[in-house]
Amino acid sequence: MSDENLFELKAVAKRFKKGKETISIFDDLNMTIKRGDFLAIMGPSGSGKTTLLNLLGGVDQPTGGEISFDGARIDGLSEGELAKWRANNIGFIFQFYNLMPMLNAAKNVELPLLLTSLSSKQRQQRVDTALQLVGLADRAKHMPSEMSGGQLQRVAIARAVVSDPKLLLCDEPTGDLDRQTADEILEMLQLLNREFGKTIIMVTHDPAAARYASHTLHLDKGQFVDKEDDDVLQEKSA
Ligand SMILES: Nc1ncnc2c1ncn2[C@@H]1O[C@H](COP(=O)(O)OP(=O)(O)OP(=O)(O)O)[C@@H](O)[C@H]1O
Repeated sequence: MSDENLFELKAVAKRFKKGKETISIFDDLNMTIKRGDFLAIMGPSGSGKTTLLNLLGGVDQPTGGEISFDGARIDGLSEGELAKWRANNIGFIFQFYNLMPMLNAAKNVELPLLLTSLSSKQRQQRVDTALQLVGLADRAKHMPSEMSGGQLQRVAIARAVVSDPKLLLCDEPTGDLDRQTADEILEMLQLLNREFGKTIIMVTHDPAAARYASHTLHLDKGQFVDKEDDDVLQEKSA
């Protein structure tokens, strides 16, 4: 595997069993994702975008094929190994923020650090830095119910970067926001990509959001398809 590739997917298959029926989402998916990339993934509803993000994030396992991250296979890791791998390498950002409603902003951001061996003081420093980065240092004690959608997403971004992961996986990160707030969030993601070297993979329905990425891949029925004007890096399956 080339050093510049963060992810390599070879002949990945994903099938779900529903009663006697087997639903095949991916049959033979091949792709590479370069280190430092900001990749948007678009495609119609049901095309497999979230399923792909779950496979990349080690939330779900492929039925067949290989997924390598940073040169090491992650398919076939046990649940415990995968949880550890996720905690060390991935920050997740969701459409509806997924914050804990009974914890203030700082406590939400601290959550991923509770799985580490950092001391309380070290955790506090990391949380302060992450909240500063997203411009919410003055809202540390605010509860989620006291914040706007844009602020909630910024807290979620602080939580995603607080453990300094290589990769950010974003599922419709601006789907719940107005255009101006969406643009602010996308500019923040771009900054994390360009200035902090985070590799970002973002699923979106919004072509305006995809324009913030370095390039876009289009999924359709479990396959990458060519669209004009795209800087396409996929290795299409036969
Ligand atoms: N756990 C599951 N069991 C059975 N089928 C599933 C499961 N998860 C996803 N699917 C099916 O896989 C297909 C792809 O789903 P996925 O959520 O990845 O699509 P998507 O492109 O993200 O769609 P959307 O844009 O609507 O979120 C859908 O047909 C869905 O019903």
